[in-house]
Amino acid sequence: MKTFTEFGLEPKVLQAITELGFEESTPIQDKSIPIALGGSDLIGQAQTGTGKTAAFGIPLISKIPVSEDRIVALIMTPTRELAIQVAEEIGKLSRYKGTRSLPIYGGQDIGRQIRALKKKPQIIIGTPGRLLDHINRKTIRLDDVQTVVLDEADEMLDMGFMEDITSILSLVPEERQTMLFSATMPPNIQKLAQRFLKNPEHVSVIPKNITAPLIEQAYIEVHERQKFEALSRLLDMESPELAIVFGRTKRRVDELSEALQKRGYSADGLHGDLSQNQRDNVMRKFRDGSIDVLVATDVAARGLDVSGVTHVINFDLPQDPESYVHRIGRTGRAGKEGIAYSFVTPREIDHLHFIEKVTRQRIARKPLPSMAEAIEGKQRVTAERLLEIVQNEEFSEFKASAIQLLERYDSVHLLAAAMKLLTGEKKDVNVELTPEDPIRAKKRRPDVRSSGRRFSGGPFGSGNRSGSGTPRGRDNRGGGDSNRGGYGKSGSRDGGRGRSEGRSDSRYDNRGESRRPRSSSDDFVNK
Ligand SMILES: Nc1ncnc2c1ncn2[C@@H]1O[C@H](COP(=O)(O)OP(=O)(O)OP(=O)(O)O)[C@@H](O)[C@H]1O
Ligand SMILES: [Mg+2]
Repeated sequence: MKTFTEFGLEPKVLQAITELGFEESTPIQDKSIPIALGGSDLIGQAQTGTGKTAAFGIPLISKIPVSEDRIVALIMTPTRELAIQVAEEIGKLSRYKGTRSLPIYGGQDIGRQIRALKKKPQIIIGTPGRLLDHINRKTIRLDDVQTVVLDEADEMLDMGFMEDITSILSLVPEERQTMLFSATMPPNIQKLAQRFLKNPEHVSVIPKNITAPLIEQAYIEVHERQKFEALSRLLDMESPELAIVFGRTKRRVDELSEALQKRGYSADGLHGDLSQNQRDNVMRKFRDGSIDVLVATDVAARGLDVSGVTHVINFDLPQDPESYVHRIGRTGRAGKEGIAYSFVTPREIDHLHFIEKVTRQRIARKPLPSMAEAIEGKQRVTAERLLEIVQNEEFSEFKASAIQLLERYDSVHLLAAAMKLLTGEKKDVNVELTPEDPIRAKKRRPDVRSSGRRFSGGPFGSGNRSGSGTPRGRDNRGGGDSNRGGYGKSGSRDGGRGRSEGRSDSRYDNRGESRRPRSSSDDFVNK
C-alpha cells in the first residue's frame, strides 16, 4: 500500500484526495491507478467497499486537461442512485482541478440535463437507457470519448442492458481505453470483456473470501410468518446505527417499510417503482440519518456507499450468491466493521449452503433473538442516551423538579419510570405480510474468484477487526470512528446520492430502465 504521492499525480488532484481523507491507497487503487494512467484496458475486481470508484476516478480526472471542452470520458452504471453517487465522488476528486462531470439518468427532467450538457462536461456518468435517449436526441455525442468505464458491468448485463451498452459503445471511437469494475466477475463478464476490451490487464484483489473481511455474517432460521417479529426483535436487540433491510419484491418492500413505521421504527422503502423524486428523498433521509432503516430491493445492492451502515439484513434470501455478496457489502466499507444477518426459512437452508459454498465463507447460525434480548437491547439504548445527556448536555433547568421528586420518591423507582418513558412502548400493531415463496436451491459450480491467496488484514489496513461485531450506540453517528482501520477517511457524509434501474418481471424490482429479466444460469466467477 502506498501513499497517493507515489503515483505522480498533479498537486490539485492530490489535494482533493487529501481533503477526502484518504491517507493511503487501497490495494485495488495501487494496482489500477498506474495501469489506468498508462492507458491500457483494465478489468478490476476487488471486494465491496474498497475504493474501486477512486481507482478509476483518479486516473480519469488526471488525464483530462481542464481546457478540454468535449465529452472525453463516459462512465456507465446500472442504477440511477449509483450514477449520482459516482458523479459525487468524481466531483469531489476534481474539485481543485476543475474537471467537469455530469450525471445523466432516467427519471430526471431531460430539459434540465440538456441545459447542464451545454456547460461542456468532460465526463458523463450515466445509466444506459437515458444515455441512449440523449444520443438519439443528439444532445450527447460520443465521437470524442477516449475512456469508458463500466461500473458493475455484470449487473448491467443481468438487467438486460447488453443491447444498450453495445449500441452506446458502437458510437465510441475504437481507439479508446475501456475499464470494467466490480466485486464479482461472473463468466458473462468475460464475454463482454472479449467483445469490448482490447488486451485488458486483469487486476484482481480477491483474497480467499470474496466477501469483504470486515463483515461478520450470520443467519437466523425462521418460518416465513415469523420473519417480521424476528426483524423487530433483531432491530431492538442490535439497535443499528443505520441498517439496510433487503426484501425480494417491490410489494415486500412496501409492506415491510409500512409495517416497520407502524411499529414505530424510523424506516422507509426504496425500489424501482417509486418516482425519482421519492427515490432521491429516501436516499437523502437515509444518508442524513433522518431514517435509520432503509428497506430496499436489490436496487440498493450494488455500489451504494453510505457511511454508518452497521447492519445489512436479508429479510429474504437473495437468489444469487453474487447478489448476496453485493448486498452485504453495503456494510463493512472503507475499513469499518459491519454485520450481515440473513433470514432463512427451513426450505431455504440448501440455498444458504450454496451461497456459503460459492462465497467460500461460513455463515454462522444464530438463534432468533428472544423477547428478553430485544427488551434488553432497547433498554441499553435508553441508558446510553441518558448517559450521553448526563455527560454532554446542560440540564440544570430540570434539577429543581428532580430534587422535589426525589424528596417524595425512591431514586431507583424514578429513574426506572423515566427510562420506561424514554424507551417508549413497542406499538403492538398487528402486521400481516404477504408471504413470499422460498428461494429454491440452484446448482452452480461453487467457484467464486480467480486467485486463491489468503488475505491478511483488510484492504484498509490490517488487524482492525475486533472480532465480534458489537452493536453500536444509536446516537453517535458521525462521531467517533473507532472501528476504522489503518486508512482514515475523514468521515464526510453527504446528501443526495444513490442509484437504480431495473428488472422487468413485475414481481421483481424494476429499477427503471431494464429491458429483459435477468438470466441467472451463469456461474459466478471469472476463471
Ligand atoms: N484510499 C482510501 N482511503 C480511505 N477511504 C477510501 C479510499 N478510497 C476510497 N475510500 C472510500 O471508501 C468508500 C468505498 O469506496 P467505493 O464506493 O469506491 O467502493 P467500491 O469498491 O466501489 O465498492 P462496491 O463494490 O460496493 O461498489 C467510499 O466512501 C470511498 O470514499
Ligand atoms: Mg463501486
